[in-house]
Amino acid sequence: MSFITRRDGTLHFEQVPLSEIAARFGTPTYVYSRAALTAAYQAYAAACTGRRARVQYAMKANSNLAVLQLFASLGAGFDLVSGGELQRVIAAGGDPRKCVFSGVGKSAEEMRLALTHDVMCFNVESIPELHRLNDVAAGCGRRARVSLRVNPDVDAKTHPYISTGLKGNKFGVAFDDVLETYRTAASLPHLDITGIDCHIGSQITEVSPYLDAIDKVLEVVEALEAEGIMLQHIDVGGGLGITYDDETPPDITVFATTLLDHIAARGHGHREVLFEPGRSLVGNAGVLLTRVEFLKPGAAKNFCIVDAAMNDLARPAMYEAYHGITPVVERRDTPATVWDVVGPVCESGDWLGRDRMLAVREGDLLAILSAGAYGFVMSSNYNTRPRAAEIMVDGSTMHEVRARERVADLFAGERLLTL
Ligand SMILES: Cc1ncc(COP(=O)(O)O)c(C=O)c1O
Ligand SMILES: N[C@@H](CCCC[NH3+])C(=O)O
Repeated sequence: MSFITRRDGTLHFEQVPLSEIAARFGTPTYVYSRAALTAAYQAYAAACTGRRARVQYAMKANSNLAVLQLFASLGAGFDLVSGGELQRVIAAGGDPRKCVFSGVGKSAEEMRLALTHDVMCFNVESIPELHRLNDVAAGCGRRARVSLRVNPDVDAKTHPYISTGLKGNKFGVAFDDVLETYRTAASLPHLDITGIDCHIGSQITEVSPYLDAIDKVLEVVEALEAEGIMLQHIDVGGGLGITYDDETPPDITVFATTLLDHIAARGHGHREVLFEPGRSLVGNAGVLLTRVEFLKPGAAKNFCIVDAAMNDLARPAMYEAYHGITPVVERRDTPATVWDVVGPVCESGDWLGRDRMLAVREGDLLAILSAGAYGFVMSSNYNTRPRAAEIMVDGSTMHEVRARERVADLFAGERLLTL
């Protein structure tokens, strides 16, 4: 992570000391590096160069408008899962015609919005969804381009909560029903079949589950072709993992090249391949900056209570996820001790790191690492806590890409009764 360096004991993001960001914008604050975001995108782009392949950034991972604007300027399309996400793409200057619309529960209103903006494709996940989309397209006097999301029943070998390609998951059309579902799609007058899609899970650190899933998808493509249903694109989904702790996921370019080579070797190199990465584009490009409120040593546990909490970063509470935690300014005047780093929220599940060896004192700043993906976007206002600010560092410049919420914003839409 060359964009994060320690100079004279202080952690820097590109050229900016994190302590300066805290002094100017307060804490808790998410900080992203433009250079790191760009490098991750370019790593995918390098594999796609000279091939029929493109990147649809899965914007659920981090949908800040400036992040979307940056990826759009680099040429990305987007993978959306709501009408709200489409409106974000438009607000950020992205092109809806480069978007695929995923998700198991698209409303008629969301479909209408996406059709009006001519999204590239709907990734459809069930027969009732095909019928609804056909009806909505008819009502708008349009045709909808569709791809079916196949559930290939492949074990992605990741956390059960973020595995999506197994029989028991709600996602995709069951493998055994896929051909019949394509036949239904082909019979509906306002749909055009353009592709096939699969997404087997998230934080995947091996290539083999992808190759297994692709083999099953290509089996479907070939069977459809034999019936005269031709597909132009294969969407291999997202899910590539990052290093939070000691994971060793494949390098992005190697990963994407391996998948493209595999598809070409199976005789499908003429089809366009779509990648839908989220975490691997943004996860290691961001940190959550927080300040120590109190140290509370005890007989059973030592608690380091910080001003960020589970409402700011839900991943540890939700998945027992590990995030590295490091002091922003190194201390030599305090011995390192083992601490549980916890937030102020009234839940025992409100922890950010357990059993961390830290030399820390009240008032110190800590950086919670690898927080660029599924960080701010999953934050909430639980305990009436305003959501954090977001800062994009670009060289030696700090851009406030989202101002910290104010408490008054949180209840602005609420109304008192007339008693
Ligand atoms: C359909 C789809 N595509 C892409 C992604 C992005 O996944 P990741 O952030 O793991 O790359 C997700 C989220 O898991 C998803 O549901
Ligand atoms: N939110 C999850 C990943 C889910 C991906 C979306 N399907 C995480 O924080 O790791």
